[in-house]
Amino acid sequence: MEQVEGAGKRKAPHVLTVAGSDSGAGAGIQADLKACGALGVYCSSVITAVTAQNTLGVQGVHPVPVDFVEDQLRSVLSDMEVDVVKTGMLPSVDIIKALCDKIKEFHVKALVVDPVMVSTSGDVLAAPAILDVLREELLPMADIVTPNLIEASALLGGQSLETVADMYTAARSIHKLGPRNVIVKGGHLSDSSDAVDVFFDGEQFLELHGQRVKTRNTHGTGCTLASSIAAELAKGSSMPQAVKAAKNFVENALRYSKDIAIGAGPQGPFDHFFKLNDHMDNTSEKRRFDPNDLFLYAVTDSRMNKKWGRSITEAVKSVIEGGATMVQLREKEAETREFVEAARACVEICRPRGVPLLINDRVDVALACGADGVHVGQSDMPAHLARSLLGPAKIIGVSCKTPAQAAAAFAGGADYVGCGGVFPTNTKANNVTVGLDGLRTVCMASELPVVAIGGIGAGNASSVMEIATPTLKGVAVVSAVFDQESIVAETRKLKAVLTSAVVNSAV
Ligand SMILES: Cc1ncc(COP(=O)(O)OP(=O)(O)O)c(N)n1
Ligand SMILES: Cc1ncsc1CCOP(=O)(O)O
Ligand SMILES: [Mg+2]
Repeated sequence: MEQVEGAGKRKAPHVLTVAGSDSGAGAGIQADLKACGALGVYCSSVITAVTAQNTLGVQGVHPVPVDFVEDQLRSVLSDMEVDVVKTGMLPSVDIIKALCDKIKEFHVKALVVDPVMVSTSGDVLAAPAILDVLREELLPMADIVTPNLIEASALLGGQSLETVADMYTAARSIHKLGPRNVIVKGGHLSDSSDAVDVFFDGEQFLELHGQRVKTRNTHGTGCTLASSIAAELAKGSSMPQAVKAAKNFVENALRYSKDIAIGAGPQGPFDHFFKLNDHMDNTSEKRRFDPNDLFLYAVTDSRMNKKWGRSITEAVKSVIEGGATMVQLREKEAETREFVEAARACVEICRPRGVPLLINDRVDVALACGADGVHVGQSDMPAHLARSLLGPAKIIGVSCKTPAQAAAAFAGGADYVGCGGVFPTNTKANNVTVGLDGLRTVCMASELPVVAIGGIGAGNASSVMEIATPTLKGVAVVSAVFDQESIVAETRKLKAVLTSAVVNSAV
């Protein structure tokens, strides 16, 4: 934010949205307000029409009289130092003309035009009669126009657009109408897993690829993309930066909201405040970490998976089928991108099965894939920093060999301690063993629940559990479950040993 006159005053980046109200709040003005809010930008609103709509479609449209649209525009633009104007539903020629006049009268840094014509439900929101004035008056003033394939086709007189090559042609043709930049959105293109948009600045094309999120909750994506571009421009981004950030924001919001259930119709809204809500989950009634989940904690190893010819997802599925209560991805050799993709796939496996998934060492990967937390060692990121990056809801485990380390983990906001190597292991090089005595010492001193690790399997798990201090909650294992022909069978065997050890120490 820029400093403005007077000590301590800052100018807030400001987007004005000129669009229709969606009573269901998935699209239109409501989507724009939410997107800008989520991106840290102030958003004022001029309402051009009031619509009655929900997840089934549009039940009614009530345009606001042009004089009153003008009044709203004047009120905001004359007083509030708008940086960027973003337009959505503009239901009449007169409203478009009034808007053009006001933009000429009051200076703004940029104009983002989302040429809304038909809702995602297929309902008409602006008559074809607006096309001429849109093309001739508004688009030449625009810094960017953001049509989807249907809108691009309408702007080009009904030209059919079916391929990415067509999108290039359309972007070039629309650019000739006068906007400085064009992004043709390929959302309607096909069922491919890639969501491709084509950006053109008059000289260069940019293909923007994203992952198509499979969800019914896509109502308002067009409005959100355009208002997010406006928000990023208001914050000072360049156009390509703004477009990329906006696409990223929409994709993340869709991914976060894909299972939200609102309304009975075919198209639901999504949650623009996913970042905020991710943190709010932490403070909700739900318990975020159950120490009993440490009971049979399976830690993956890519070399073992390679040796046995399995993918990480197959290994994770099998270990959960065998009864693992928590999973950690410990992929020391994976490249970041490969790790994030594998971790996302594992989140999809673990979450519906109610098994927490943690990432070894990599706080960034945990954030990127939406894992339940991280496990860090004494030479990894300190717990307090991991906590400040991950927020209160995520699970953080810390490796500790001594009571002092366990006390520091507690002070740093960790949730559990991983203590070991208890026994010698081939899985981790140069790991000093603490033995059962060292484990007992840490367990006695620790304020946090403890999981034992290192050289543990069905043959010696009882001796570990027999320590029987209240803080010892289970064992973490790698080779005992993953360096095995049958992950399911070996996990079941270990679980049976652990269960009877607990039962025996209780009697
Ligand atoms: C449950 C659990 N405990 C300890 C470790 C070891 O973590 P760290 O000390 O960071 O060593 P690396 O696993 O990173 O080699 C663990 N991964 N899990
Ligand atoms: C990651 C780690 N940290 C301490 S020992 C160890 C390896 C445990 O592997 P295994 O269960 O195969 O002995
Ligand atoms: Mg580590």
